[in-house]
Amino acid sequence: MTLKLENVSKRFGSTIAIDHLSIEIPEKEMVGFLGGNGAGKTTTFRMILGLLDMTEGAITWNDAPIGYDRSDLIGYLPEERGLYPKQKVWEQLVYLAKLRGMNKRTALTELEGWLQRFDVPEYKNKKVEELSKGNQQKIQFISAVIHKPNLLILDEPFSGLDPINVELMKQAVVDLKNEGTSIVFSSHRMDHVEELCNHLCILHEGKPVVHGKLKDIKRSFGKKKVIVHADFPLEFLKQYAGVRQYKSVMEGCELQIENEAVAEDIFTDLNGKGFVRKFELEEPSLNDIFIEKAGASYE
Ligand SMILES: Nc1ncnc2c1ncn2[C@@H]1O[C@H](COP(=O)(O)OP(=O)(O)OP(=O)(O)O)[C@@H](O)[C@H]1O
Repeated sequence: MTLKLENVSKRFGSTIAIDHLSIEIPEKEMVGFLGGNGAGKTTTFRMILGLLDMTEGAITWNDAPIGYDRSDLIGYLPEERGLYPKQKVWEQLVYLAKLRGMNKRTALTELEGWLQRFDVPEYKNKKVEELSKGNQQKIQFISAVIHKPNLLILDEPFSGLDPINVELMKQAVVDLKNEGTSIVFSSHRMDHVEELCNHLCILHEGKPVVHGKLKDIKRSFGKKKVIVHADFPLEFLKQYAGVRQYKSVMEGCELQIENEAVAEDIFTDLNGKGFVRKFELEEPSLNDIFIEKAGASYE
């Protein structure tokens, strides 16, 4: 069960919102979908959902076209949440579940299971407007997953939640993935993406600038951050060939280097200058990769 986007492009007049995007999301995989403001994430989601026609390319689920008529297959948690404030939680969720082909009894059983899981069984008979924003979000999440979709699109699923509820919802997402759901996960929180996703796609101005397994992406990016703690001045490293950036820290410095070979040279040159308490070549963080590939930071 695979979602495939092949050479998908979307133009709005003269604006190219998506430029030849190809990604594949197999079952039991969660793909982190990243990009700065206006990179094209929502446009991509709307095309997968069939709410927006693509200009060219193909989007398929198990090699068959996917779209609006397959809403039973897809769950979507949009960034702009939208529940009816005056309606009771159960009325609203049963209504939405029915639109996706469920009957009332199964929908109620599923709903009760989810409310138990989120530790809020008493919300079933409350109106949405009576719930806090974070708790409304739990209800919206349930509305995206109640029909057990094969493909789940989550746009900033944890925003507005307190740390305990973030953990609760993270676990729910991981369980859905392990049960076989393919998940597209968009977030500005790099730590969440790094923790949950083993695949990654970074969009920049509509183009996929990074795409693949997180492990492979990190390996090919190389280690470009060096931390040195020493009992002697390290300022000479500011002018060192291959050092892109020098940052002074309490016990020494942090360096951005061009490639791993520069770290080897520095290590050799530090020898004999005094006591080096720490020398570390760090794995790149997702934020480092994002800055290099998309030219900006989320943090
Ligand atoms: N209906 C539309 N008409 C014209 N241009 C549009 C339309 N929808 C999106 N765009 C343009 O397409 C580009 C991608 O927008 P999109 O909303 O997909 O970005 P995004 O990655 O979701 O951004 P954000 O993180 O800010 O939500 C932007 O340049 C945007 O202005």
